[in-house]
Amino acid sequence: MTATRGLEGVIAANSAISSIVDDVLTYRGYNIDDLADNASFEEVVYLLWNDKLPTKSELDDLKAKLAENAEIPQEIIDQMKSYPIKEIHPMAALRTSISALALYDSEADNMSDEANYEKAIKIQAKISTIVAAFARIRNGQEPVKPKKELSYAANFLYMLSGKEPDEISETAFNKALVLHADHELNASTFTARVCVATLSDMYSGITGAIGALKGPLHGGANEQVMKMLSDIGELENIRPYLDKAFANKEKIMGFGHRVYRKGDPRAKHLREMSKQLTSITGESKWYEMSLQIEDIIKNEKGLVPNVDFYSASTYHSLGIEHDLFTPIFAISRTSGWTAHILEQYSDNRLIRPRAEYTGKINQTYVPIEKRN
Ligand SMILES: CC(=O)SCCNC(=O)CCNC(=O)[C@H](O)C(C)(C)COP(=O)(O)OP(=O)(O)OC[C@H]1O[C@@H](n2cnc3c(N)ncnc32)[C@H](O)[C@@H]1OP(=O)(O)O
Ligand SMILES: O=C([O-])CC(=O)C(=O)O
Repeated sequence: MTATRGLEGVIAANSAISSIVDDVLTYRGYNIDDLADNASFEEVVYLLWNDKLPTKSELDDLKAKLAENAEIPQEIIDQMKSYPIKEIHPMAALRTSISALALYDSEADNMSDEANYEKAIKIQAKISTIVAAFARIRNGQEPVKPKKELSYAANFLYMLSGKEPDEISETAFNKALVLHADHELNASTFTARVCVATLSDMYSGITGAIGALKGPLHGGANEQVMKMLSDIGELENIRPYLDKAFANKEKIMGFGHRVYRKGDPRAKHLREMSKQLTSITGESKWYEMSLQIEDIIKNEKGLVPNVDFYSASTYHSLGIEHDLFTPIFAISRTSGWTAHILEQYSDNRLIRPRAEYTGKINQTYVPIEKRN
């Protein structure tokens, strides 16, 4: 047996949820371009969970259930207030709060199909409320209760700022949620599947997935992209900044991908949104800088942007604090994580690969007083 570093190219599961073939991404057979241009996030959630687009009444029913379940227990809010709020990253807070949510769900360990589907609804409904509540509490504001009549996208922006978003912001945010919803066997989804394949509960799987998404090689890259843009500051600083990064062999956040070669099909939608939104806010420089960076990295390193690159300037233009970018990714990806968890449960086998042992052999125990 030989190990493949990072499991590159290894097929580790059968899945009928999303596919990446020749740089084309589909959810349940629907091209991401089609969904990004036409679908609401709620429709995509339904699609991922049910393997079909909803009828009008099925969609209304899902929207009603998401709205009914959007409030979070007061205990979760009180607990957040007790976190060392100024020092912690919102992804750490989210990881803890999602785990804590299980304590207030009497069905957390009910493993029936119905109970697990209901849990997917509950977690999807509550995760955006948790992220928004944390963001407000750390800024000394009271959480805003969800509004039932708003779309999922509009409701999150409303809970964050206390103001209902304009149509352009709602449409852009909805599209961002659609684009991030699922992505085959990425690191966080794999984490979720490994966790629940022990027949552990859905909250454990999502908690683990949030931990995996947090890292800068995965979902954490979007926040790092905005840090890079802010550090560069102006167009004329791009060249010296990148020269230094190249000389130090630093990774440029938001570029490269394990699976895509020619390009990430989600990036063009986010590029377009970044262009539109930065021009509305009068801060086109973030888009112009991103374009120039893309050009240089492509020509000199042969790398193209992934989903995280243009989502940074897109979210910035929506007035979202930079360390909330990855929690927003988690909000969207919860739809994919839960779909994969349901799929894993439906045909479960423990995931337990082997390691090739590379350590010492034939060691003899030495009593402690004789060791040096
Ligand atoms: C939602 C998502 O998770 S999308 C990915 C988000 N992550 C990032 O944007 C972080 C930056 N990108 C990366 O670190 C990588 O491209 C990853 C993690 C996405 C993919 O990693 P892997 O498939 O393991 O590729 P690996 O890191 O081995 O890179 C292959 C080569 O390309 C180089 N490379 C890859 N990405 C980058 C980058 N962003 N900047 C500079 N060089 C890079 C590596 O240094 C390596 O070069 P070498 O062969 O000379 O050592
Ligand atoms: O698939 C991956 O490795 C990372 C990614 O783009 C995602 O999770 O959206």
